[in-house]
Amino acid sequence: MATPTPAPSLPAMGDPFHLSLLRTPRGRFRVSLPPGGEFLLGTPEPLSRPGAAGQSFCIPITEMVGVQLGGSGSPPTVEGNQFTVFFVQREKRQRWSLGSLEFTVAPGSGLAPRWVDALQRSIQLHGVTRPRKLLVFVNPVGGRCRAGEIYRDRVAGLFALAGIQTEVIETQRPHEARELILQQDLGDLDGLVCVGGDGTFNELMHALISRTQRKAGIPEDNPAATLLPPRLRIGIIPAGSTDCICFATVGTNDPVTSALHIIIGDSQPLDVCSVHHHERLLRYAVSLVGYGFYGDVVSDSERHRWMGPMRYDFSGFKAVLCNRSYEGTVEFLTAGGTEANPRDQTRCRAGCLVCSESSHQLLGGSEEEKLPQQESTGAAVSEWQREQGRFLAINLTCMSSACPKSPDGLSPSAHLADGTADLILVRECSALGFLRHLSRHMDHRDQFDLPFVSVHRVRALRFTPKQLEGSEERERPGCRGWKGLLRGLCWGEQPLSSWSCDGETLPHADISVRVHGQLIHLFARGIEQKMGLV
Ligand SMILES: Nc1ncnc2c1ncn2[C@@H]1O[C@H](COP(=O)(O)OP(=O)(O)OP(=O)(O)O)[C@@H](O)[C@H]1O
Repeated sequence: MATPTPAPSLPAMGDPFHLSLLRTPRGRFRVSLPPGGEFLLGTPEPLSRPGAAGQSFCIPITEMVGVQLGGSGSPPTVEGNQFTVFFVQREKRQRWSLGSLEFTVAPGSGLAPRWVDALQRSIQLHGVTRPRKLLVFVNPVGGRCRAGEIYRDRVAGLFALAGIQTEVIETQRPHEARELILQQDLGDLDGLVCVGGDGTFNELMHALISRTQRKAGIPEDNPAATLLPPRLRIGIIPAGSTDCICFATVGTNDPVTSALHIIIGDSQPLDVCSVHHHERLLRYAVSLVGYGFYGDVVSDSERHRWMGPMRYDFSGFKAVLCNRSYEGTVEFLTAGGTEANPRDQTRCRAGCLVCSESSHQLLGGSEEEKLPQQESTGAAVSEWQREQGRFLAINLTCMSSACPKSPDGLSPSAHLADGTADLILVRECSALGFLRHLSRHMDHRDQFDLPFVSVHRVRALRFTPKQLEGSEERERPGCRGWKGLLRGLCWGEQPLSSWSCDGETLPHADISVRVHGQLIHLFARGIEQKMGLV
């Protein structure tokens, strides 16, 4: 039997070394690492700074990025009587930056290396979820084609400072990351990092989930299969066009903030949708699975990649003018068993109670097993419902799908990890009506409070376009006048839209979707509530 590695021990209480008088650029401080080693505390030395009380500092060890001998420069100035602590510093609007504090010890005291050693041991002790080795995929063509530069200039140095070992792969073509993840030995890794947009993240996530199922012998093509969560977490360094998944899980699209969440080992569970066409898995998705408007926008925007992120505005504008709707049948399994609903005005934030309560339920078995229990407790029961007709948009999202243009997102009260998704049905309406719905995504008004919009919290979805129901009925004849002209300019008549799935277009219109609660984990913690002073 292997002997367990002893946990790094902390110095005994009363060790004078953990209470030192140290000089910093802000003055002299009584600096201590109290027993337990969870915080580095500093109180101004009263004799040296009269009236300086209140400028104390407290750095949680869990938010310490690293500690090094010498000054804060890179490479550090090797001063035997100096050491520097690097930590997470909160800025405005969910942004984090790298803070640093230089300490100078009394010359000849030998205290600097001892402080460095003690702090590093504390980081090790309290940072068990921190990654030590990461595989980083950089997509050089995502967004404004700046992923390589972003990683090199803003992230690589932070990982090095935190002592994280990295292997960096710049992808040369689509699906390269997928192939590597499926084939390579990932045994010694703690996580994957995606430097790119939602499409790159989706590719990594899909490959990681597939790899886990293949190894466990779970048939992914079976829509009813219970999937196994991968061991590795995924970090997202935003470098795409919209970066909605990063924004909705961190609250900002900033490479440094994301890198710091990775370094301190944050962990955020995420629900994942599996999308099947009959008995074949097409894709996994965490953000938008959309048919109609968003499906058309994404597939059209692919033809205009040269425009960069502007392509979405261009294709969106066209799609609004065309005002196309598509006929079909939507069937959905309502969430049941939960008080929360898409219009309850709550927001999923770090430490969300709805998500943590759901994690107990999610551990409790399959939907079928849970139904009788829900009935006995009087909670709403999951049931299949059906809506038929012409839809301008069918949107399913496992998260708010917020992005900088729509900070509340497609479904502002959606939860990241409650085992459900929000289904938004926009029925055929005028272009003006649809514009009203769209504009409400940007001005905090209720986008669901319109007669042609409905929203449901669901666990599964099926969609069958009218054309694939074997009906003889044809697409309505083209409209005359300016409407018909616009339609001609846009795409001509097309009976089917396509589904877009985390920004990638799917090849089939009749699909089934199932939500898998907390199937993956990100290096994130959800959006933090505004922090008050303690
Ligand atoms: N070297 C490459 N050449 C071409 N395509 C690539 C390459 N590397 C990766 N890809 C593909 O590029 C696609 C799009 O990338 P990504 O989604 O990251 O950027 P984006 O579309 O600009 O951002 P977003 O999805 O946030 O709007 C991904 O599906 C990925 O498979």
